[in-house]
Amino acid sequence: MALSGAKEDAREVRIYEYLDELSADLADYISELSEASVKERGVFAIALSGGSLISLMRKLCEAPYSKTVDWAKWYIFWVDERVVGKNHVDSNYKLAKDGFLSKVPIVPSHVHSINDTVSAEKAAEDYEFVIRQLVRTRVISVSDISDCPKFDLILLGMGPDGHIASLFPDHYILDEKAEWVTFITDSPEPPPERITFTLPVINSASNVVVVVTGSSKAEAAHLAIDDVGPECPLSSPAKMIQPTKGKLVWYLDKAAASKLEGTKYSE
Ligand SMILES: O=C1O[C@H](COP(=O)(O)O)[C@@H](O)[C@H](O)[C@H]1O
Repeated sequence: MALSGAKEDAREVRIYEYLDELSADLADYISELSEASVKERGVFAIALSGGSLISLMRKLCEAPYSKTVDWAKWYIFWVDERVVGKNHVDSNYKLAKDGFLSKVPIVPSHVHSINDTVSAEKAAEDYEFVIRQLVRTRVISVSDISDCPKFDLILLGMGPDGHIASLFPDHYILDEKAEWVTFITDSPEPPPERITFTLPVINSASNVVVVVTGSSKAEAAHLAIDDVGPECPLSSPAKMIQPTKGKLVWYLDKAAASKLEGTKYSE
């Protein structure tokens, strides 16, 4: 059984005892968002992260979603990517391809991976160019309060240090406001070279979902979700996810939610 609660600023936090249950509800929610977006705009522009998220999306590849989702209308992007070859074990593209994209009928030309043959700086520049073209043709919508792209859904994971995408605590790119896609060459976690959406782009999305599991992330989830004030020891990138107009939903398992204030899990 899941426990669901709306925090004071309309974020929603959904907590699950079992990963299978989390995965099933996540698939259901993504398919609902896809249906709504296809109905409204004719397309669904979704940006994926890497890490544990992909295996938690597994139920989307199964019935009924394998048949009911309008896969032909999906356009796939990456919120962040490691600057390695597409067949490299660290590639977020490879992870998504093996665990998700190869199992559903998404149109290959709708899959927008990064240019893996150039430097991190150039890959970020190229990726932003691709996104700008697709904003122009309205495959990706545009925010009505900034010039940022407005993805229909951005899916994030969170590391035990509170990092999301490749935005790490106390890193100067957290302050990046001008670029849509930026790069780092000094990631605290390997591989060092990565490209990432910036916070303004993440916060312009229509929907943001953060999926977090495991007790190693409980403290970071508490710092990101609860009102901790000056207790917060580091800048928490996850706490900076504050969609301007969009909806934010956290999907947590019981272990990741174990340090949340005022959230008592009940059967
Ligand atoms: O390095 C990364 O880490 C985060 C979190 O990964 P997880 O395995 O702890 O869920 C991931 O969301 C991001 O895309 C990835 O590049």
